[in-house]
Amino acid sequence: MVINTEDKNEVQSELNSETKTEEKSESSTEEKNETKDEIQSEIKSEVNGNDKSEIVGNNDAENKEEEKNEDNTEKNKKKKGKQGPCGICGKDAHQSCSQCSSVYYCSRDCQREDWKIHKSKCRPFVIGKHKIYGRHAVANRDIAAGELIMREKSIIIGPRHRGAPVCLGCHGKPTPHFTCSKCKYPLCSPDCESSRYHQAECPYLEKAPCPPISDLSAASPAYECIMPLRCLLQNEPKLRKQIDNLQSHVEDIKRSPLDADINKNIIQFLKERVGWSGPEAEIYKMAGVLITNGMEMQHNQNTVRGIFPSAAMLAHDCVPNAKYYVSEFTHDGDDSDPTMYVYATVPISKGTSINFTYTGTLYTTLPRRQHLQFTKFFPCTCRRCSDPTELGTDFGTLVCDKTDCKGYVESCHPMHALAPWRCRKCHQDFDVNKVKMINESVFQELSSIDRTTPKPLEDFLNKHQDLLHPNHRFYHEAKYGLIQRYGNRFPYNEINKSQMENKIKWCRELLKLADIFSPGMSTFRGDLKFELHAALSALSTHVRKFEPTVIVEEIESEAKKLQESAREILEQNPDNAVGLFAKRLDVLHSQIIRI
Ligand SMILES: C[S@@+](CC[C@H](N)C(=O)[O-])C[C@H]1O[C@@H](n2cnc3c(N)ncnc32)[C@H](O)[C@@H]1O
Repeated sequence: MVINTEDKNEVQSELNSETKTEEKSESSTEEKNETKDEIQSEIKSEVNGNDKSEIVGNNDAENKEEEKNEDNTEKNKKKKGKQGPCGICGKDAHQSCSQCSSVYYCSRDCQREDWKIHKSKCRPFVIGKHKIYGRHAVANRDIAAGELIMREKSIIIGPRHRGAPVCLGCHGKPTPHFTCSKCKYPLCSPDCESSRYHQAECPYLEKAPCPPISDLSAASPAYECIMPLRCLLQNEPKLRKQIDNLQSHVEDIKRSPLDADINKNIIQFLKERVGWSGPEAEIYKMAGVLITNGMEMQHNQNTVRGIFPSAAMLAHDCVPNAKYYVSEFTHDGDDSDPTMYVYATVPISKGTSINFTYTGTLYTTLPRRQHLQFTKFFPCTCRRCSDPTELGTDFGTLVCDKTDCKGYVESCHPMHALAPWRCRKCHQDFDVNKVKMINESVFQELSSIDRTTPKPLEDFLNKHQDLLHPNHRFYHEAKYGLIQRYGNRFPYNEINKSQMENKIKWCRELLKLADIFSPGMSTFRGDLKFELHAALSALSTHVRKFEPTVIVEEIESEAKKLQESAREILEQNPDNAVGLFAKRLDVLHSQIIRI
């Protein structure tokens, strides 16, 4: 699950998570999650046993939670449901833990006695085995939209596979002035030489010291071996078992274009230069575990990669029902390992697979499936991927080039990468390579647009009508680029009324799209709601000043509601809860008072 959280300004880059992602009309948060999966009968209660992960809501208000569980257990008693042996004394018991339903108690006393042990295993999901996804997290009770599903610390972090240099001590930005006195890898300060992250690997890296790196912002192959080496050196038995237990896709990697790079910069480097004497298969396994399960995140103002073994059990879906945040800052004061929070974005009913997206929510089907196949080695078969219209959005639909036709062109079989595309009106077929060429050329054009002024992106919206459906991804991408820039790089006191109105219109359009691709309490919806509220606030201020007879109360009331709704979503990110949301509001107000 390498989910790119790097560039919040590019639509493709998150809208997963989040950057990990949402927009449906207000009512959509209540939307029922329809993607109930068929689950094979074998449901194992636990795969990872990650000590570091905690059940939702149990840590801070432990006693409160205990009381709540007890109350619910009392309710369960009345229901007379299933029964089983009491988890403490073995007597027949009719009450189960209200959070996870996986353990029975005959009395409050027994539940209380078990809580200290059970709390670390108590979660609203179990690990099941799916005939397509393999192991995956399955809700073991109904989960409400917005509920925290899990919180866990990474068990390993370090540089990205093909990233720029990071300090091997704290993972911040290294400086040209400090390198480790032994292995010569860049650090940010001499203190980092003895950091707990770097200590074990340094004697190995010393055998093949890092060559001087002139450009600390460019990707360097010298970093590709670091994370596999850190995994190999993990000798704390529980953590090592968790790593070994993860899927690695080694055979797929060996057949993939990634193999040449892995062979050279990881396998051969560790064996021949660093002198790693363990079996080659073990190195491959670690490289594969990292590719299959590694998650990218911001840490110490850098992008790094880490493994969260419980979150690694979440399957992918192109319309996810959960999101995650990795807090960049330490909130619980214990250590500097990043913490991941996984939240339900929509109601998830018992028995449903809990999933997030491993790719860009705003990629179209061809690149989305290609990306998943290339990086995670599976062909996605979700309902969005199997629908040529992408759930009625026409997000990847093109326009027929036959004279006077102007019909819309979609794939005949979206799950076959080589299938032809066909015009709905004249039924002419298009070779998929032609489709790819059109996409590639418009993509290149859009990517290279100068974004330092609004005009080039605004102009793009009036181009290519003869090629792209009006709801095509590229138009949404350009609109999202402008949404993010109006009120930021181009402050509200410097844009005109019609630009504010356009931002409002595009926010509403994107919210409709997000209702479909990223519904509920996704970060994408939270961001769009914030931007819509900001543009409405700017517009009402503008109107009050220049057209004082016009009534703006309705606009202001909508803006207020949107702000609260955005806050509810975005403050789930612990980094926002410590004040980033408030800072965003401050920036907005500082612009509005200058209108
Ligand atoms: C991070 S792992 C998830 C856990 C994994 N299923 C296991 O058994 O360890 C990612 C891998 O799960 C599988 N997977 C996840 N979501 C999938 C999906 N929607 N369709 C098919 N395979 C999926 C793929 O093999 C993918 O490379």
